[in-house]
Amino acid sequence: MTSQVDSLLHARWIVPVDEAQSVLEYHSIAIDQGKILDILPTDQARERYSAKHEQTLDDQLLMPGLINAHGHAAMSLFRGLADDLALMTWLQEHIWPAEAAFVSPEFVRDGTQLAIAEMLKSGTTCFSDMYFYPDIAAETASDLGMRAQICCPILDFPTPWAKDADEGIHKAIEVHAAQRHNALISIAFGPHAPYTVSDEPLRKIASIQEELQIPVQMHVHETAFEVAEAEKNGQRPISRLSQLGLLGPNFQAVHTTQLNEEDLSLLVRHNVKVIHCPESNLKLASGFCPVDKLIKSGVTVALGTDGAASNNDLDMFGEMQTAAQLAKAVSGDASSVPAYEALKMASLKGAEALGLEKITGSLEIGKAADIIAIDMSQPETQPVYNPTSQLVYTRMADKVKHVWVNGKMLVRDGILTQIDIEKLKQKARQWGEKIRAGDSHD
Ligand SMILES: CSC[C@H]1O[C@@H](n2cnc3c(O)ncnc32)[C@H](O)[C@@H]1O
Ligand SMILES: [Zn+2]
Repeated sequence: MTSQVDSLLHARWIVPVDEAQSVLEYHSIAIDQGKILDILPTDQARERYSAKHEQTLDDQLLMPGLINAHGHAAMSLFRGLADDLALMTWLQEHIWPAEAAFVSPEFVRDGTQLAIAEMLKSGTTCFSDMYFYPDIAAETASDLGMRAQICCPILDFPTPWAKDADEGIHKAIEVHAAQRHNALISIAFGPHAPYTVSDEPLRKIASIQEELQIPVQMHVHETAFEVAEAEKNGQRPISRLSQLGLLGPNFQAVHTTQLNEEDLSLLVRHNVKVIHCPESNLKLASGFCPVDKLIKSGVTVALGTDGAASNNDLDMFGEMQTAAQLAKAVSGDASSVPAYEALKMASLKGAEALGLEKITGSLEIGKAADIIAIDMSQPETQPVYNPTSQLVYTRMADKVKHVWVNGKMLVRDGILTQIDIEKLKQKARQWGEKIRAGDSHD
C-alpha cells in the first residue's frame, strides 16, 4: 500500500541545512498540503508513496529556498540611478528626493513585483522588505505566492506613507492586524535608523513590540559617520537603543559595521539578530561587519542584499559568496565563514533572524515546502566533490531551475509561473523613462 501525496521529488543531491551538515544523495522529498511530509532514500520513497506530481531531478540539487533578510524591494526601480556615492550623499542628495517625487502605491506594486521576479529566479523564497506602502508590498508578495516579512517604515519626518513617526506606528499596527491570518506574510516595525527616529517613538515601539510580539528591524551602525555623529551627543546608537528598551531577541540590527566591545556585549546579552549586507556595505564604502567575531560570540547572523539601488542586484547566491570571501579578508583567517556556514546564513539563520524558523529555512519534516532545485550539470560546476562548495563559491543564481514556496511551483525550468515577465519588464522600462525625465506625480 502506498500513501498518496501531492508531490514527490527525486533528487541527485539534497542539502537540507541541518546540524549535521548533511548532504544526502539519491534521496526524495514527499510534499503534501504545502509541507514537507518526508525525506527518505529514493528507492524507499518509490515504494512508500504515490504522487499526483512526480519529478526525477537528474543532476539537480534540492535545498531550502534562500532568505533575503533585508531589502527595499520596490527600490529595484531605482537600480543604477545613483552609483559610486557614500551612504549619506546617496540618500540625501539622490534617493530621498527621488522617493519624494516618484514613490506611490503603483510604484511600490510594480517595483515589488520586479524584485520578486528577480529574487524567485535566483532562488530566494522569502524576503524581508522595509519600504513605503507596506500594505501594498504585503498584498503583492502574497498574491504572487511569495513569503515575506514586511517591515512598516517609521521615520520622524514626512514620507510618502506617513506624516511622522506616530502615524507610521499607528499604520503599522493596522497592517499587522490586517495580515495576521496570512500564512505567507509576517509584519514587523521598521524604524529606519537611529538618526531618523527620535527617542519618544522608539520607546513606544519598544513597548508595543513587547506586548504584540512584533519584530523590529532597523539599520544600525551602518557607517562610522553615523556612530561618530551620535557620539557627539554623548552616546553610541546601540547603547541608546538598549537604554530605550528596544534590544531583544525580536530586534533585527541591519549592517552593524562598527562594533566596539560594549556594542558587541549588548548584542550578545540581548540575543539581538544581525543582518549582514556585504555587497551594499562594499558599494557604499560603509565599512565591514565583523561577522566571524559575531558568530564566534554566539550571535545569529543572517544575510541580506539591501535594496537594488545600493547592491545592485538581489542575488542571494552572490551575497553568500561575497559574505564568505569578505569574512576571510576581514578576520585574516581563511577558515572564517566556511561554505556551509555561508549557506546557513542565507537560509536557516535568515529564518531564525526573522522568527520564522519553525516554518522555513531548512528542509525538515513539518516545515513548509520552500524548496529550490539547482542544475549541477553545467561545466562550471564540474567535478562535484562537495556540492556545498559549488553552491557558495561558484556562480549559481543562473542555475536555479525550479522554485516552490509553500509547495506551489513558482519557477518551472527557469520560467516564472505567476508573473508575465514581458509585461513586467515593459512596466519597469516605463518607470525608468519617467524617472529619467524627472516627470514626478505631482
Ligand atoms: C524606512 S523605508 C526605507 C528607507 O531606507 C532607505 N534606504 C535604502 N537603503 C538604505 C541603507 O542602506 N541605509 C539607510 N537607508 C536606506 C530607503 O531609500 C528608504 O528611504
Ligand atoms: Zn537597507
